[in-house]
Amino acid sequence: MKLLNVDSVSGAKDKLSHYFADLSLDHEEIDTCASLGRVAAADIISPVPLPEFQRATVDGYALHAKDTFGVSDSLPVFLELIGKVEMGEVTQLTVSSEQAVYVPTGGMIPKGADAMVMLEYVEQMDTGTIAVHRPSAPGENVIMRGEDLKEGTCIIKKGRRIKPSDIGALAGAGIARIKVFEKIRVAVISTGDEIVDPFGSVPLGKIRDINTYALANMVTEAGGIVTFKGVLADDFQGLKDQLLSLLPDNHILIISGGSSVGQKDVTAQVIDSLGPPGVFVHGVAVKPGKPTIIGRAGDTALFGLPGHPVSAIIIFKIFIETLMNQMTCHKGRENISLMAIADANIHAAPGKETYQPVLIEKEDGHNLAKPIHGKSGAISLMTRADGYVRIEQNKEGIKKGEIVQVTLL
Ligand SMILES: Nc1nc2c(c(=O)[nH]1)N[C@H]1C(S)=C(S)[C@@H](COP(=O)(O)OP(=O)(O)OC[C@H]3O[C@@H](n4cnc5c(N)ncnc54)[C@H](O)[C@@H]3O)O[C@H]1N2
Ligand code: MOO
Repeated sequence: MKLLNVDSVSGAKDKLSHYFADLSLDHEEIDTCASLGRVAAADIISPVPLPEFQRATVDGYALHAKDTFGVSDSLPVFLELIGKVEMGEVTQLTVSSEQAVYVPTGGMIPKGADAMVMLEYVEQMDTGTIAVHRPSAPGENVIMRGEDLKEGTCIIKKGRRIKPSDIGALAGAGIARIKVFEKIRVAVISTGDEIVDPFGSVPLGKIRDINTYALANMVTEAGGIVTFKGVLADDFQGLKDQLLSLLPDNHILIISGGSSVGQKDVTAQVIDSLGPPGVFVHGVAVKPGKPTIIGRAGDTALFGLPGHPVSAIIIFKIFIETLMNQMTCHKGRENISLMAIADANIHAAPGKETYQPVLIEKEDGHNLAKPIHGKSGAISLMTRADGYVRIEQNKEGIKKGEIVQVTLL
């Protein structure tokens, strides 16, 4: 019977990787400057060493470290000052033993020198002589050519979502364009005779559309592009026609509502009517979100999410974001979690993997996870939540005081 034989979350995730293993994305080359949030489609190799020449990391004097061994305030070494390095200029100077050259922070280390001593530890005796009061070790206060990054080594790994600091590193290596995965194209549809445009006047009995707006923005946040947003009635043919027109141009179609087994719940039948393999998950042992549907038609993944907004949002996180990460070889590091102390008992739904929204509060330097209770139709649950706690299927629940892992939303 429908919805009685449900998959576990891990079983459904296994099916997800199996059924969508061959879904691939095209690559495109874009300007590095416009790559924030995109996912690298191949390892990016640095064509140059970083830094490209040996540089000082302090203001001071380049010298031979061994000339300073054993020196102190009472027993300084006197070195011949043979010149200075200008910022951004190549130096032709060569430092021999018992000589020194002034170098500003970031300046080029002249040939022969193997260390920098900070100017605080140096006394200028006259224009051609300095006294050094501190010993320095070879390599001290110097960054070697290629120490940051060797030429030909990987600067950004395939599957990494590009962050601002990555764009800085790519600029530092002179890489103007990079290969990224094309954006995942996603259509978001809400179904239900009662669902209406949220921003107009709403007759009693109708419901303002929440899911389209929440889910479309989750797609954007996960790095996808929303190609279509719309509300459809609970009508088999209308939904089928719409999905057929969206199939060719989308990687993922999300349909919220109508996922259960009521008389008007047509999502599963419509997905099955689009072509093989059709629906391969209908029902997951998860709370919230039990009536979840996952299917495939041609090269498009289809998700039927429960209409209750909290369920739709949690199921997006569990399955759709997982697929989007799988398609871009991305490890999903955005799912940052933190450890917290449960501030109250958290009940688990028997036989289901439970996702409990929580609020994080700091107390005496500890993170407290405060469960936010409410029905899965209550969107305000999510507007108060900082994250959620996952309770495994066979665990009875969480006791107040237990350490829990909170996935941040
Ligand atoms: N006999 C059973 N009935 C139900 C079961 C079950 O296992 N057996 N599961 C329940 C659970 S759990 C959920 S969750 C819901 C999911 O049902 P549907 O996916 O068919 O969703 P709808 O009935 O269309 O809507 C549920 C609820 O959410 C509101 N909704 C729908 N779309 C939106 C939207 N875009 N924005 C705001 N609100 C939306 C809708 O008006 C309903 O109130 O099934 C249970 N039933
Ligand atoms: O799965 Mo329903 O989402 O529990 O309300």
